[in-house]
Amino acid sequence: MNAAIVGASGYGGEILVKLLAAHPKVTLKAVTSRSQAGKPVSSVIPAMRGVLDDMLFENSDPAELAAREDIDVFFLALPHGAAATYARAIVDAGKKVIDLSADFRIADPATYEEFYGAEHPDVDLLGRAQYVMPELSDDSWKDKDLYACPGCYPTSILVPLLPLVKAGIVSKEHIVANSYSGTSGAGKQSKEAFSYCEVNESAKAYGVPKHRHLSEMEEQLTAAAGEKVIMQFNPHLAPMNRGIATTITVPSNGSTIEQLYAEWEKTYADKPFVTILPSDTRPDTKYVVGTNRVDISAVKDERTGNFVITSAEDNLVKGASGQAIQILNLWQGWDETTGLI
Ligand SMILES: NC(=O)C1=CN([C@@H]2O[C@H](COP(=O)(O)OP(=O)(O)OC[C@H]3O[C@@H](n4cnc5c(N)ncnc54)[C@H](OP(=O)(O)O)[C@@H]3O)[C@@H](O)[C@H]2O)C=CC1
Ligand SMILES: CC(=O)N[C@@H](CCC(=O)OP(=O)(O)O)C(=O)O
Repeated sequence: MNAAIVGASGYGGEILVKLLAAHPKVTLKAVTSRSQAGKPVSSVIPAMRGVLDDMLFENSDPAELAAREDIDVFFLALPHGAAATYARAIVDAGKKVIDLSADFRIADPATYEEFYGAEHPDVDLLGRAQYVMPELSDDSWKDKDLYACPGCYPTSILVPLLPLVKAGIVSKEHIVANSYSGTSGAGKQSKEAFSYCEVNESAKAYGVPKHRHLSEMEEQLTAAAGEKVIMQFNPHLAPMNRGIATTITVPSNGSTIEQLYAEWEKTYADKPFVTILPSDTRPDTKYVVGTNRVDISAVKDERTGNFVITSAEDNLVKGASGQAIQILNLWQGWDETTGLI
C-alpha cells in the first residue's frame, strides 16, 4: 500500500515518517510540509539519515496531492481546520484518509462548535467519517472514506474507563480525570508558553475547566453508558518531552477491585497494546514512551469508596501516530501490531 504523510514536519508527522519507513506493508510515496518543501527528509528529520536520503519534502497543495495516482492512503498530521480542507480534496478524489486531528472525532457538529470555538469545517464529510478507538470500536467501521484517530488525552482516559462505565462497574457521575502531558502534546509550532524556560522544572494545570477533549470523551462515554455522562478533566503540562500520565478517580458504587479487573481482562484479553498492570503497580510514562502501549492499573480506596485508576501512554505514538498505523493495520486486515511495538 502506498502512503503519504501530510504535515510530516511536525511532531506527529515525524513519528509517522519513522514508523511508516519501517512498516513492511507500506511504501512511503510522499511527505509534505509548506515550510520544508524541497528539503531532503533526512535533513529535516536527521533520524532518517541513510534511510530516506533521496526523498524530498513536497509542497502540500490539497488538489495536487489528491490527484496523485500513486498514493492510496493519506495520513493527515495537520492542525484541526486545515485537516478538513485536505480531507475533502482527497476523499473527493476517491482516496482514503487517516486523520490525526480533531476535525472528524466528534459526531455532533454543535458539540464541535461549542468546544473548538468555530463552526464544523465540513459537516457533509463528517457523515462519511468514522471515529476509531481500535480497542473499543466494533468491526463495522472498515468501509468508510475517512478514519478519525482519537485524541491523546481521550486515549489515556477512555481505554481504562469506558469499559467500566459501559458495564456499570463504576459510577457515571463524579468522574474526575487528572492528566499530565509532555510538551510535545502542544505541537512543534507551539508558542512562547511552551519554550524551555517556561516549561522546564515546572508543572501546572491548564485548560480547566473545559478542555476541548472533554467533547470527545463525554460523547464516547455517553454512547457507552446510554445516558448523559459529564466529567471533570484537569490537564497539566509536565516538564517532559513525551508521555501522558493519567489518574482517574470515580465512585465504585460498591463494586470490588476484582470485578473491575475481571471487566478489563474480558475487554482486553486479546488486545496487544493494552497492558493491565497489577493493582499495586502504577503505570509510568518512561516505560511506554516509544511504544504503542497504554499501561493501566487500578486500586480501590476503601476509605472513600473510589476507584483510583491510572494509565500511561506516549502521546505521539498511542496518542497519535502509532494509533493511526494501528487503524491502518486493522482496516487492511493485517496483523494489528505490524510495524508497531
Ligand atoms: N502532538 C500530539 O501529542 C498530538 C497531536 N495530535 C493532532 O495531530 C495533528 C498534528 O499535531 P502535531 O504534529 O503535534 O502538530 P505540529 O504543529 O507539530 O505539526 C503540524 C504540521 O502541519 C503543517 N501545517 C501547519 N499548518 C498547516 C496548514 N494550515 N496547512 C497545511 N499544513 C500545515 C506543519 O508544517 P508546515 O507549517 O511546514 O506546512 C507541520 O508539518 C494536530 O491536529 C494535533 O491536534 C493528536 C494527538 C496527539
Ligand atoms: C500539552 C498540550 O498542549 N496538549 C494539547 C493536546 C491536544 C491535542 O493535540 O489536541 P487535538 O488533537 O484535539 O488538537 C492540548 O491540550 O491542546
